[in-house]
This record gives sequence, C-alpha cells and structure tokens, in this order.
Amino acid sequence: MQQVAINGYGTIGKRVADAVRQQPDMEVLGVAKTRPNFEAETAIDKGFPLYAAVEEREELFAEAGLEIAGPVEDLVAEADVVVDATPSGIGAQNKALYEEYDTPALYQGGEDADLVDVSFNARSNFEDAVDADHVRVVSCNTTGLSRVIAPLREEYGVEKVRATLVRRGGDPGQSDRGPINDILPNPVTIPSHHGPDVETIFPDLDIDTLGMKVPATLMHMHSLNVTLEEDVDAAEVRDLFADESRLFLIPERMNIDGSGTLKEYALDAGRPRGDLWENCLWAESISTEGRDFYCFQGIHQESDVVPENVDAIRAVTGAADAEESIATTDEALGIGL
Ligand SMILES: NC(=O)C1=CN([C@@H]2O[C@H](COP(=O)(O)OP(=O)(O)OC[C@H]3O[C@@H](n4cnc5c(N)ncnc54)[C@H](OP(=O)(O)O)[C@@H]3O)[C@@H](O)[C@H]2O)C=CC1
Ligand SMILES: O=C(OP(=O)(O)O)[C@H](O)COP(=O)(O)O
Repeated sequence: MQQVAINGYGTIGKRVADAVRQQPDMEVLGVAKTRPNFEAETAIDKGFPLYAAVEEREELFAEAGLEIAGPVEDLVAEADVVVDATPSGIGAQNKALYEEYDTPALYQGGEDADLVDVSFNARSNFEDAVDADHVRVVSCNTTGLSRVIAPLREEYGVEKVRATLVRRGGDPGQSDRGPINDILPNPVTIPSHHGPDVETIFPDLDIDTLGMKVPATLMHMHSLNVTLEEDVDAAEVRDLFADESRLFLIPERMNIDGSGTLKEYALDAGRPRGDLWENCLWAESISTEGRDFYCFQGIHQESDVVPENVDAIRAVTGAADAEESIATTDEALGIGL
C-alpha cells in the first residue's frame, strides 16, 4: 500500500484525497491545512488525519475543537509520496520540504513547469514520470487538450492545433472571482499560456491557443481545430475517441445542451460532487473537412486532473505502467460515462 500525503486540502486536494482512498493499492496517510474551516471539519469527519501546514497556526485548530495529528513535516517524512495541492506558487515554496525528507512530490498546474523534472498527463507521457522526484500534473485545460491530442497524434499525425478556451471565471465557491458581467480576452496576449503548457507534454507540437474568461463557474469550454496529417472521416474519429476512457462523447439523444445540463447529468448519475473526470465532447460537434478536425468539449476544471494525480502517484512510485494504472484508476472511480 502506497502511503499518500495530501498537502493543501481545497478544491483539488480534497478530491484527490477521496480518489486515493478508493484505490486498491494506496491509502491517505493524512491531509494538511493552514487553518480550521468547513473543509478541515469534513476531513476529520471522513477520518483523514489532519496535519498543521503552518506550525504557528496549530493552536487555531485546537481552539476550533479539531484534533491535529502533528506538523506537516511529520506527514511528509512518513509518506511514500506527497500530492501538493496548495494554491499556485505555494508548491514551489514547499519543494525544499519534500527534498529535505526525500519524499517524491506531485505539484499542480498552477506551478511553473521549470519547478519539476516532468509535466504529466497519464494518457500522453506516463513513462516520463516513472521514478521522477518532482512531477507537475498539468492544469485542467492542458489535461483536457492533451487527452484529445494524444490519440489524434498516434492515429493520424498532427500538423497544427488551434484552440479557443472559454474559461470559467472562478470555481463555484470562489465568491471573490469574476467577471460578473463581461467577456474578457484573458490572457489578452496570444498565444495564451495553455499552448506552451501543452508543449511541456508534446515538445514538438505546433499549437496556438486563445483564452477568454466569462461569468460562469461550472466548466470551461474548448473550441478545437486540429489539422491532421491525412484526410479523416468524422465517423472514424468518433470511433477512435470511443475507445478512450477519459473522453465522454455526449450522445445527441441525451439532449445535453451545455455545462448546466452536463453537471445535472453528473449529479443524477451519482457522481461525487457532480464531478466529471472525463473530457465531455459533443458527438455532433465532431466534424472533419479534409485534414481538419473540429469539436467542442466541456472541461470540468475541479475534477479532470484528479485521476491524473492518482496515475502520477503510481508513476513516481513505479507501482504500475500507464495502461495498468489508468485501468485501475478508472475502475476504482467509475470513470467512463
Ligand atoms: N480549481 C481548479 O479549477 C484547478 C486548480 N488547479 C491547480 O491546483 C492547485 C490548487 O488549486 P485549488 O485546489 O483550486 O486551490 P484551493 O484554494 O481551492 O485549495 C488550496 C488549499 O490549500 C490550502 N493552503 C494554502 N496555503 C497552504 C500551505 N502553505 N500549506 C498547505 N495548504 C495550504 C488552502 O486551505 P487553507 O488555507 O484553508 O488550509 C486551500 O484551501 C493550483 O496550482 C491550481 O492552479 C489545477 C486544475 C484546476
Ligand atoms: O489551471 C486552471 O485554469 P487555466 O489552465 O485556464 O489557467 C484552473 O482552472 C485554474 O484556473 P485559474 O488560474 O483561472 O484559477
């Protein structure tokens, strides 16, 4: 059993903790937070040992009636691997801690690529992360793009990717984010940071990305155009994607017209927190024109990186190869709508 520490128990960290607990070959050793709040209370309720991320604030937990198992240093020292899911930039500050205890660490997409040995997407470059000490699970958007590009590259070859990303303004709990009533070119410079980020997974890829932010919280939406190296029929691409467990092709018959109905479907299907771990591609949007492929896909920013973190744990610990790990993760979580 791999003993996994989760440092940073917010949107991503709490989901990774639940997903790790569901795996047959790993356990949550504990989770670390800086302060007591509703997430600290639910961590305790779920039976996750709670560690203090900042020593001087440890007494705040006691004042709130929450038992602390120890300082984060103890957690990192005992873990086989640590998943850092702290806010952007904090992971970089924590790197020295993980090095001090010689504990392999996973970081999230908010960290810079040059912090780590390898940027990771399970479907695309699992092997690069085997036995690495510092691995970054790329952002929700980069994960979503990589999952589509990998099979297209393997099957047809990719000449050029052009993607427009309509990004949600903030997560549902982020009341301080926006815009409230606007459509922002964001980042206004082109390409957006997503293209270079996808190139950390596929170094030789030609990709341009444009980003926007809109007053929505549920999901991102991608409009994709990929120029392939050969003429392709749309039905063939649909068949290719149907074999990819982390691509959900939304059937026309379901009458799912956007992020709202997708989330409603996830909740009806009994998904925890209404999470959609898969890219959600509208099957009718999958079109081709000669060598050009087009589609729309919804990306659930809070959850698509969760199975990727689980696979990255197996990669850095050398516990399984890509195919075995992805299959185990998918089965344990119930991935494949
Ligand atoms: N949300 C998203 O859509 C996605 C986020 N990411 C990336 O994942 C990472 C985490 O993002 P997200 O989960 O959204 O962030 P959140 O703010 O939701 O969660 C991070 C948590 O870390 C805790 N924290 C803050 N400082 C420390 C510290 N020094 N040590 C330990 N814990 C700390 C905070 O809780 P507290 O202070 O209460 O302990 C906070 O709840 C970022 O790199 C982000 O870019 C990637 C894909 C999608
Ligand atoms: O990594 C993400 O988005 P991004 O790839 O658009 O930067 C996550 O959805 C977090 O995005 P944020 O940087 O808008 O918080």
